Amino acid sequence: MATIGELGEFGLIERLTARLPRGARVPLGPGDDAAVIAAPDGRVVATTDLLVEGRHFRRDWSGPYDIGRKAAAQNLADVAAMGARPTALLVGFAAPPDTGAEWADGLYAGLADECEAAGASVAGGDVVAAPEITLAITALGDLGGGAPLTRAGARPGDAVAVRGRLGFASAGLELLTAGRDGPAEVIAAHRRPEPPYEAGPQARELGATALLDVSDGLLQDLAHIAGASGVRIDVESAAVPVAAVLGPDGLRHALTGGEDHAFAGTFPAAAILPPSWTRIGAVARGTGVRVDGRVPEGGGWDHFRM
Ligand SMILES: Nc1ncnc2c1ncn2[C@@H]1O[C@H](COP(=O)(O)OP(=O)(O)O)[C@@H](O)[C@H]1O
Ligand SMILES: Cc1ncc(C[n+]2csc(CCOP(=O)(O)OP(=O)(O)O)c2C)c(N)n1
Ligand SMILES: [Mg+2]
Ligand SMILES: [Mg+2]
Ligand SMILES: [Mg+2]
Repeated sequence: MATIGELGEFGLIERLTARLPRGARVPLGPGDDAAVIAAPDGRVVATTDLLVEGRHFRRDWSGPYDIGRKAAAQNLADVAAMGARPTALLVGFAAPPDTGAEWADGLYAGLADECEAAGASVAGGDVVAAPEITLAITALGDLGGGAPLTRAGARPGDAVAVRGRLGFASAGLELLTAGRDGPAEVIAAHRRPEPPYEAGPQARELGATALLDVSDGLLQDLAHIAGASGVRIDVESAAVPVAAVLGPDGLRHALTGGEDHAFAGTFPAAAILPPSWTRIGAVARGTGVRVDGRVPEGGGWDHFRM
């Protein structure tokens, strides 16, 4: 079995890109100095997230396919969180030369499948040798002529609602960290988030005033909406969906765990939300986030404070 070092830079690129499906939104994909992405809206949503081995994933916890799915999902969810539809990914891939070519194949199969789930494709990237695996991914998206859903539009009186899983990836990470066995569903959620991408454009149609994806923890991420909008967000803990499979610490996982890439937004109080959205609180005058009237103790991911 070949390593990527044996394939060489251009052999690796050829191998990885030959297997990528051709994207409908990408008239010119990998192979030239740059890709060309269709932008019918005239504006492009652009976002980038880095994933570093040991920080975002471990190769002894996750296989290459799931790491690819997760890396794509983390970026595609940010596009959806603007109320947009993802169109393309650009993938910076750094890896040690002794990485198996099949590992890289698995990674790219995961990237391609997650893109497909979101309506996007891999349009290009870069490969370099490095001591650890790092993925630097840029995702692009299309607003379809609508206004971007920012973090800054929440108004006092709005309802706060979420769509997607909360606390699953966090509960899974805790089990893996402790070396304990637990529900397969929860461990799988750490390895492979399943963001409901449709929630982005849907939230815009429902009249959302602000939206984001929950990457670092629900309360910490809601605080970004509160800060950007100049409002206070009041969360009612009893209304937060806590799956029984999360165990006795389910509420903590749901409030402070990240990486499920659920969507949290604010909507006019009178908005009629479909059952996929759960109301968990309301927007008020003031600052910060409160849970059941109290300032929460913290929790949530900070890369430089772990
Ligand atoms: N190194 C950087 N240079 C410029 N902008 C950055 C940098 N890091 C983060 N940002 C910007 O700060 C904002 C918040 O980043 P982040 O918390 O990572 O958002 P998210 O959780 O949605 O990925 C984003 O708009 C991002 O583009
Ligand atoms: C090995 C490992 N340790 C810890 C974590 C937990 N973790 C890493 S990054 C992160 C937060 C989300 O990632 P970030 O880079 O902050 O993405 P962004 O908020 O920019 O979307 C969490 C909860 C993990 N996924 N894997
Ligand atoms: Mg980010
Ligand atoms: Mg985000
Ligand atoms: Mg973060």
